[in-house]
Amino acid sequence: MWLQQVVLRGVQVVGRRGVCTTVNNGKLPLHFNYINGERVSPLNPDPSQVMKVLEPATGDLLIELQTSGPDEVNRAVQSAKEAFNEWSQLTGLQRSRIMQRAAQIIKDRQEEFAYWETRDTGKPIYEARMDIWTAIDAIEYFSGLAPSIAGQHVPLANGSFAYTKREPLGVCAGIGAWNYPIQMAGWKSAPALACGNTFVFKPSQFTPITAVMLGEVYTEAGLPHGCYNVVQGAGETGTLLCEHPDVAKVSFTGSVPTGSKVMAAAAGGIKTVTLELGGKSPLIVFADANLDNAVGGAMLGNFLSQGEVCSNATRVFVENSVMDQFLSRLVERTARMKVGDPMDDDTRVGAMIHQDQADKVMTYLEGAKKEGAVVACGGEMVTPDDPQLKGCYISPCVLTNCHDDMTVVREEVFGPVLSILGFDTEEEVIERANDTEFGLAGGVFTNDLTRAHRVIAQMQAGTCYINNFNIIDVAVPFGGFKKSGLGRENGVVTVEYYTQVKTVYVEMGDVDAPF
Ligand SMILES: NC(=O)c1ccc[n+]([C@@H]2O[C@H](COP(=O)([O-])OP(=O)(O)OC[C@H]3O[C@@H](n4cnc5c(N)ncnc54)[C@H](O)[C@@H]3O)[C@@H](O)[C@H]2O)c1
Ligand SMILES: O=CCc1c[nH]cn1
Repeated sequence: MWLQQVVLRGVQVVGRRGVCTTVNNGKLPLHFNYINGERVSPLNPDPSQVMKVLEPATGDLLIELQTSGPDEVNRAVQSAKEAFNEWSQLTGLQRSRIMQRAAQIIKDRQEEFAYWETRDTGKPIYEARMDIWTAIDAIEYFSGLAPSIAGQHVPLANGSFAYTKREPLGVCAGIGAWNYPIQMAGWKSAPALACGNTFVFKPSQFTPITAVMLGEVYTEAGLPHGCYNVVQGAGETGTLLCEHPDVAKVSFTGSVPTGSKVMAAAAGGIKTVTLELGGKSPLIVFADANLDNAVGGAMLGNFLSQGEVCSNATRVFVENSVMDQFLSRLVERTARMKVGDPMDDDTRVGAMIHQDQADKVMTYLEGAKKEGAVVACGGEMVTPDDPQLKGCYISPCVLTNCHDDMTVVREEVFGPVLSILGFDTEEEVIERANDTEFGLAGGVFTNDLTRAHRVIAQMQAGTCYINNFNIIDVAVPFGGFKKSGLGRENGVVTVEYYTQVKTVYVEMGDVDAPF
C-alpha cells in the first residue's frame, strides 16, 4: 500500500502520502488564500504569522502558510464586494449553469479531493469520499433551486397589489470547523452563491487545503472572479471577517463558546448569523427495537470521523431489559473496527485531528473512570505498525456504568467515546435525554411507530431520527435547538438565510390621503 500508485486526473501520484503531482511540480502549491479568482499569499507577509499545518496521520508538517491579517481580509471582502454587482444581476438559471459545471468538475476530481481531505483531516479515505459527495450534492442541489428563488404576489383592495422579492444579502462570510472541511465549504458557498451573494470563506486553521481547491473549481466552471474567496487564519482572521463592515452575514460552524463570540461580533453590525454548533445528542433504544439496527445506529452516531462529529449520539440510553443483549452486540462490532492508516480503504477509525484533541479525549476517559464508568472496549491510544504513522489514534470506546452527572456524559468530548445509560420508562428517558444545554440531534429506535413519534415530538433537538442516526441529505434541513445553534443548512429553508425580503406596494388607484 505504501508505494501504491494512485492515478489522479490522469497524473500519477506515487506513495500513500506522496505529494499530488497535479500541481506545483509534485508539491502542494505555495499560495493558500484564494482571492479574485486566483491562489495568492497575503500581500504583506509577516514571518511571525506563519501557521504550521500538521498532517494528522503522521504528525509531520504538511504545509506552512501565512495568517491573513486586516489587509488581506479586506482584500478578499473587497474582491467579493466588487463581484457582487455582476453575480447578483445574473438570472438564477445563469448562476445555476455555472454551479452545475463546478459540481461536474469535482466529480471528475473526486479522488484527488478525497486524497487531500484525508491528508488534511486524518479521517478514513472511505469517509472522505462520502464527504466530497456531500459538497457535490450541495452545489447541485442549490444550483437546482437558484432559478426558482422568487417572491410572492399579494392581492390588495381595488386591484392594487404588493409583491415581494428575495434579494441577496451581499458579501457573505463562512467560517468552518476542521472535521468536515470540504462539506462546510460546499454547504455554505453553494446556497450563498445560488441566492446571488458573493462569498469569503475561512476554513479552520487545521484543515486549509480543500476549500482552496474548491475555489479553483469554481473559477474553472466560469464563476466570475471574486465571487468565491478564501482567507486562511485562526480566530483573529475569523473575528476580522465577522466585524468587517462590508460583510452582510456570517455562517459559522464550530464550538458553542466561539459561536457566542461570532454572534457578538456580528451583532455590532446588525448582521444575521447562521450558527452550527456543538452537541451532546441522545439516542434512545427501546426494548422492542430491532437491536442489530439499533447497534448500527449507535455506531453511526458515534464513530464516524473518529467521533469528531457535532451531531453524535454520545449518550445512548438503552432500556434496561435489553441492556445485556444490546451491549454484547455493540462491543463485539465496535472491537472489530479497524483503527489505523486513514489511506487504507478498510480503515474505519483514522487519526485524531491533533495531539491536543487526543489528549482532551483521553483526559475525559480518565475522568470518566474516576467517576465510576467502566470501559467495555477501546479507549486506548493505538500505535499503528507503520512507523510513519506517528499521529494520535484512539480505539473506539464504549463506556458502561455511566450516570447522567458524569462530565463525560454532560460535555462534548469530540472523540470516539460512546456512553451507555440504562433506563426503565419512556417518561423518565425523555426527561433525561432533554437535560442538556445542547439540542443538535436526537434519535429513537423502536418498532412502535406511535411511540417513536410521541418521543420525537418531545425531543428538544433540531435534527431527529427514527430508526437510524447521523444520516444527512442535502434536501433536508440540518441544525440545532438551544445552544446548538441558530438557522439551518441544507433544504429549501436555507434560501431564507441567504436572502432578504423586499416588499413593494403597488397602488392602482388614487392616493387616499386624509389631509
Ligand atoms: N453543528 C454543526 O453543524 C457542526 C459541524 C461541525 C462541527 N461543529 C462543532 O465544531 C466544534 C469543533 O470544531 P473547532 O474546534 O474547529 O471549533 P472552534 O469553535 O474552535 O473553531 C471553529 C472556527 O472558528 C474560528 N474561530 C475561532 N475563534 C474565532 C472568533 N473569535 N471569531 C471567529 N472565528 C473564530 C476557528 O479558526 C475555526 O475556523 C465542535 O464543538 C463541533 O460540535 C458543529
Ligand atoms: O459535524 C457535523 C456535520 C455533520 C454531521 N454529519 C455529517 N456532517
